[in-house]
Amino acid sequence: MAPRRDIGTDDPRVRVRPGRGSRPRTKRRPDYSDAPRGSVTSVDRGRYRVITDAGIDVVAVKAREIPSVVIGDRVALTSDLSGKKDTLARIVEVDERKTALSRSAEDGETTGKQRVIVANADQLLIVTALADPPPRPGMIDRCIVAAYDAGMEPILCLTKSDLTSDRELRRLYEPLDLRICTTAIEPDGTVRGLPELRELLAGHRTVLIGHSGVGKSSLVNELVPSAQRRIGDVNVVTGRGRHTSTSAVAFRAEDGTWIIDTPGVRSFGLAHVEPDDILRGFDDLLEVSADCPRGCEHRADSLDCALTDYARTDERAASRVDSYRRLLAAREAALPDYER
Ligand SMILES: Nc1nc2c(ncn2[C@@H]2O[C@H](COP(=O)(O)OP(=O)(O)OP(=O)(O)O)[C@@H](O)[C@H]2O)c(=O)[nH]1
Ligand SMILES: [Zn+2]
Repeated sequence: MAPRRDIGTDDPRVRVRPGRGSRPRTKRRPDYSDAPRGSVTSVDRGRYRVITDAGIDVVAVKAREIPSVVIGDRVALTSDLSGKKDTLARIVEVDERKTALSRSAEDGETTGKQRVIVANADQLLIVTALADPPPRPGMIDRCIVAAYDAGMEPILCLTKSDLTSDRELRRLYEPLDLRICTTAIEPDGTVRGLPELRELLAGHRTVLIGHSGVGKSSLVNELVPSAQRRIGDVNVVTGRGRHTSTSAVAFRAEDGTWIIDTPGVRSFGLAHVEPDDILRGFDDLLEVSADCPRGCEHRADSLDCALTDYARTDERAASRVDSYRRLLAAREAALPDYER
């Protein structure tokens, strides 16, 4: 793997949250370092589902002093860990997050603020249909940036290749340091490309992101048969996908593989991302930008920006620079990313 893929704690992309150690401790604060631990799989109105490391599915509430718990968080538990009906465990500590995928705050929340939606996932599977609905390269690019910003590895999953060829999109994204898989549901219901996709996800914690209708639920159901996501429902009143909530849910498949679905997530918080941070999503441009003047903001009107010359070399280069600059603009506007 390229050195860029190293997302250990030395990597600047990993935003290490202040750990418990940096907080003032009261003398009476118990030590939970030996308490049983688990991973949060869903969050619903103050109730958290947690799979303990012993493999028991428990429902938990969180202790008042804990500020926030999201899907994927590693937590320490006390109280009842039997997992029996009507029993409650108690989340008493949250481990430092290795990665944090966040979205922009929406109406009713503080504008411009970030909300972490998934913790500790290491991959972002960007699910895009090749047709019906047509792909949106701008959205794919924003997802790539969000992944790098979160400290996650992006993977592009191109669905519905039975409808049209994946050649064009592969041509656009293959030069990037990005893995791509293509899938199609065959007339007999089997999914072409599934073994390759499984291989990419095996042993990882992967967040799936994609517009309504791209075939995300169909994939989740294949990957985790017990998930039983409903397929193809569109809300007739709003004309939008059936998903109205923004709550994600994690499914655990074999051997430590986690699939985290994010229904209704429409935007990533990119407002805090700097021009050079965004370049991480664009290997080719990162290299070219070495020739830029110091502090270059890489805009179309930036003096002597090397990207401008590069864009003139060929069509693909032009579209890469274009995508990158579109991202710069998208980051500045406060509109939800997915609406563009
Ligand atoms: N032709 C074709 N259709 C597909 C493929 N995958 C999914 N579909 C169809 O596309 C529609 C949407 O699929 P879903 O799996 O519900 O898509 P989704 O992304 O989960 O959409 P929401 O459920 O609205 O979030 C359904 O009618 C599927 O049968 C594919 O590979 N080829
Ligand atoms: Zn520049």
